[in-house]
Amino acid sequence: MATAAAPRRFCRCACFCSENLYVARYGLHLRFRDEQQLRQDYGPILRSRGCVRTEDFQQLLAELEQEVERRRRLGQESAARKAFIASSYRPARPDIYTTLQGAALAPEFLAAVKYSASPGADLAGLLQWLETVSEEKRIYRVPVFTAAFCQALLEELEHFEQSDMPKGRPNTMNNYGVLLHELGLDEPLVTPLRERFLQPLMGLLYPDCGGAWLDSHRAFVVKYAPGQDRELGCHYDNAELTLNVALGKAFTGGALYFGGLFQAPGALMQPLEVEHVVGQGVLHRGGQLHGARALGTGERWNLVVWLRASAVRNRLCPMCCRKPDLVDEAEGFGDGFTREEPPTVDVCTLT
Ligand SMILES: O=C(O)CCC(=O)C(=O)O
Ligand SMILES: [Fe+2]
Repeated sequence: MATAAAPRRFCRCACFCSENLYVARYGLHLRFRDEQQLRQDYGPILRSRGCVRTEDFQQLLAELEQEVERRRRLGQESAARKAFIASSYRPARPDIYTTLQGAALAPEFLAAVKYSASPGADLAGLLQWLETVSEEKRIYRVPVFTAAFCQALLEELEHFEQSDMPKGRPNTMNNYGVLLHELGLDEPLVTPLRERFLQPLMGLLYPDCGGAWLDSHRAFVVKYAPGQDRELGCHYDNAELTLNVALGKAFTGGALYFGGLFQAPGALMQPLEVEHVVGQGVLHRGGQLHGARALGTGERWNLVVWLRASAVRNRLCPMCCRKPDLVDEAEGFGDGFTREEPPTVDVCTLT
């Protein structure tokens, strides 16, 4: 009798609970172990950014301790939210939850994917089908979804937002938005998008970043609106590659800006501004420093898919830049690490 293969186990790196803790009011990502280490590593820069009084420091300390605790519980709490939503939430647009079909995708995107999967396809040929935003930074743009699909997805996301369902934050920098796996959209939407459509494209665009070896993702929608989040601080993603699609609504401002790779000296000199175009996706390397300018008017909703290749990240965690210290995740994709021996991929180099 045939037995079903056990689902793959994914892991996080232990650094998730001690590194890259974002403190918006000081515009800093901090490493945190204890009070003494915090004072030692960041005392002067914190003072220069306004953390001057004893109360300021004590407040920061309490916030960091709370954030570490939140991160420790995150996997379990997210799984609980997902289960609750699956049993209690009634979608406004059930059509979004059926397996992704080509009809939801922009013809330009389908053509680029079709070319990428054809025999003899190469990078030069693929670039005929995409807009090159920056050759040097390897940033590209392509329409991804049809206008009708963007509209339907927005309707669903807004309906969820207005519901009384429990909601997780996309990350420490975005306080509004939705985690797609909690909503049950990984299986019908994001996994097929990654496996059937993005992988052939990314394999040609970024072979050195694991583009052909993508095996997990983290997908979320970020929302910017007056009185809510308006801008996004400079960061790099916990991903080998990122797709960022502007879903709508109507807005001004909010452009992306890109510096160099985060390991490079002077990485934020002369950033490149990239305007969002509704319906279109921007493709970039996760390690490329970037952020989003302040929203002017309107509301901006963007789908961000962090694409991960365990073959690359198992060797070096992009967040702590060390060999990952693996912690098993009970379910889901964790942070995309696995305990398997990775195949050989020539990994990203500084360019
Ligand atoms: O559009 C946004 O605000 C998110 C941008 C971002 O961080 C990304 O593309 O990775
Ligand atoms: Fe990002």
